Amino acid sequence: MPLNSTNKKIKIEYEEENASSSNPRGGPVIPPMMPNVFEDNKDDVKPPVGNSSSADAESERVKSIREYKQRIRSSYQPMHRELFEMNFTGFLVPSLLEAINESTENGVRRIISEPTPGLIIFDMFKPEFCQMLLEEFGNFKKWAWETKTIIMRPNTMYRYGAVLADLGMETMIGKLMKDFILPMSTIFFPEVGGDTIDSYHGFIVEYGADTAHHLDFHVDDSEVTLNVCLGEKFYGGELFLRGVRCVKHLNVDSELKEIFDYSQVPGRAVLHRGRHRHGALSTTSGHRVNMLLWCKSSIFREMSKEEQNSPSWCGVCRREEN
Ligand SMILES: O=C(O)CCC(=O)C(=O)O
Ligand SMILES: [Fe+2]
Repeated sequence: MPLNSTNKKIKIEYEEENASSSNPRGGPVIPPMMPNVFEDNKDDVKPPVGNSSSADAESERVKSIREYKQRIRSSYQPMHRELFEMNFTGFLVPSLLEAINESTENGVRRIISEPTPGLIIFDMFKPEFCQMLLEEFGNFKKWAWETKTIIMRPNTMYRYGAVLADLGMETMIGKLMKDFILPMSTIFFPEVGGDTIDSYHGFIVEYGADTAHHLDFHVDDSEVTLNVCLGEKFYGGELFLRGVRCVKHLNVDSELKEIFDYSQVPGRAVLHRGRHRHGALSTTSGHRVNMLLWCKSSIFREMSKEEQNSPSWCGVCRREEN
């Protein structure tokens, strides 16, 4: 448990401006020896703003994103076409479907647990869905390898993963967000714009011996984050949480009651504020793959520009008020 991680300067994780062979029976879904198909680390490669070469680099980048998407659209053959349409009863566990259909706050509260304030946990995906998405990701990596395509990273901190919209899953994920995540974030996180979520960035991340082991301490570029473990078999990989902070207090140490480590379970989702500081401990063996949705509210962002000084949701501001 890296308590000392709270002493490190925290990173703010940004969406990459990407805008953008599996074996179903036995054996790992993601081939452990898959050659590297992910982008190189490109931290600090951005030229200074205002420099003429920065405009050139930007237009090169936009061009390569366009080509990347075009190449996927024209040549990627999905393995599970049924993943591209949201089939609620086929994908989601009955308890979640019932709670959302009931349309009451009590119904939703019955299926969640909140082991530490602001961490909402509930069962979400059926094992069949997790398996299909893992296989689709494996298939996508295989295609990238065969076509010599470099998979674009999902965010600035992490390169082992893929953006779900790039695979063609934006409609399915959009429906999931609107019908399931929005009702929940409306109940649990209205004070950070959880009730006005209007866009999302969805992606897959992968950890294991041949990829990354852990994810550094950070906050997300989101108002509310949904994080669902898809599998497979692994040890470690706990999500560590260290309190919610506004910009001013981002690096203020955690109190004991803000420290919580959550052991990830396939099919189970966690929902938390984007400003809830967190990271992932080392996946010490096996492979772990998670699906993330960074949910955003343009209204909340607009209003935050004239932000009141002490938002109620920041652990330090709340302490200072009392
Ligand atoms: O690996 C995890 O479970 C955490 C991922 C995460 O925090 C993120 O991608 O923002
Ligand atoms: Fe995160």
